[in-house]
Amino acid sequence: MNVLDIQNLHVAFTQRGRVTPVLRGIDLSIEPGRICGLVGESGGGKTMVGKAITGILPEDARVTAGRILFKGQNLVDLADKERRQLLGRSIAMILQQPTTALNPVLRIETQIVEVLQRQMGLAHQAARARALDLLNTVQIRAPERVLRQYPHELSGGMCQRVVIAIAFSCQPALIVADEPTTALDVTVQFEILRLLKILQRDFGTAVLFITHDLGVVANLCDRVSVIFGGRIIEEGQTADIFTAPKHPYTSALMAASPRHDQPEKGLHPVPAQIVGQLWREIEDYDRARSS
Ligand SMILES: Nc1ncnc2c1ncn2[C@@H]1O[C@H](COP(=O)(O)OP(=O)(O)OP(=O)(O)O)[C@@H](O)[C@H]1O
Repeated sequence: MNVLDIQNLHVAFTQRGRVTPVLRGIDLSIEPGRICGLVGESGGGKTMVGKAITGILPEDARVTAGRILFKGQNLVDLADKERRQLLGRSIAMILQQPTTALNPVLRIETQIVEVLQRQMGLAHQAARARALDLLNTVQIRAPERVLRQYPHELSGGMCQRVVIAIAFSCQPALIVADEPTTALDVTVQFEILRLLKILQRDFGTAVLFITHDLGVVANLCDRVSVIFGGRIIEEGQTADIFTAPKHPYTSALMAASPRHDQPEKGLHPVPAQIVGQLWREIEDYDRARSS
């Protein structure tokens, strides 16, 4: 069974009585232990997919149709209490800004130990020992010292390692990682991605990796879904999509991405005709749904 099966997911904002669709019939599946990339330009709806899965949509946004099946259980129908139990324990999230994921006024020790006590039912001593193990696992040197520190005393990369330690602490079946390295220096980005890959393989965790960076997708993901205007434009094995993209938007997105290995190739923005054609199709789709 797939860990995640998103079926025909629609999400819309309602603001001053006006309904604006942002996700339009998303289908997306992830098998156990696989990494699926969700890639696209800014505003395509990547973050909304992650927020819909983890139940943290903005107040004025809601799921208007479709299902989000986590191991067969529809998350859309879950009561808040059940959802909270599932989150953290079975589904974890890693966000772009590690500093916002951590509580600035609590020591790292308190933050990790609390999660382990609440989610895993560990006693304080056992939770502290496990926290040390976890910091070792995410390759933090001097973990005893880090446990005593506050987030502002750590670098961005160190904070993201702590967030990753917390995300993996309950051995979740699924991690939603939304641009987890975008806010970090390039060298740190590489180390964090390497770490994520090692941990997800060792823990057998499925990952939905949200990014605008096709280079990262090529290195990390088993499958990839390309999103535009809240619709999945193309989906497939990463190698197939990179060698033989079927949709002109996917080809254009690749041409628009910086190639670190071939800088001489230069950048070619996604042509306006392709974007215009996609928006016309989306308008037709919205009209057909509302009639
Ligand atoms: N709070 C909000 N109120 C109204 N519209 C919103 C809100 N947040 C996001 N949107 C709209 O939802 C759409 C999808 O946004 P989303 O953040 O999911 O895109 P994204 O692909 O993650 O882009 P980025 O890479 O810039 O984060 C966009 O059109 C955006 O303007």
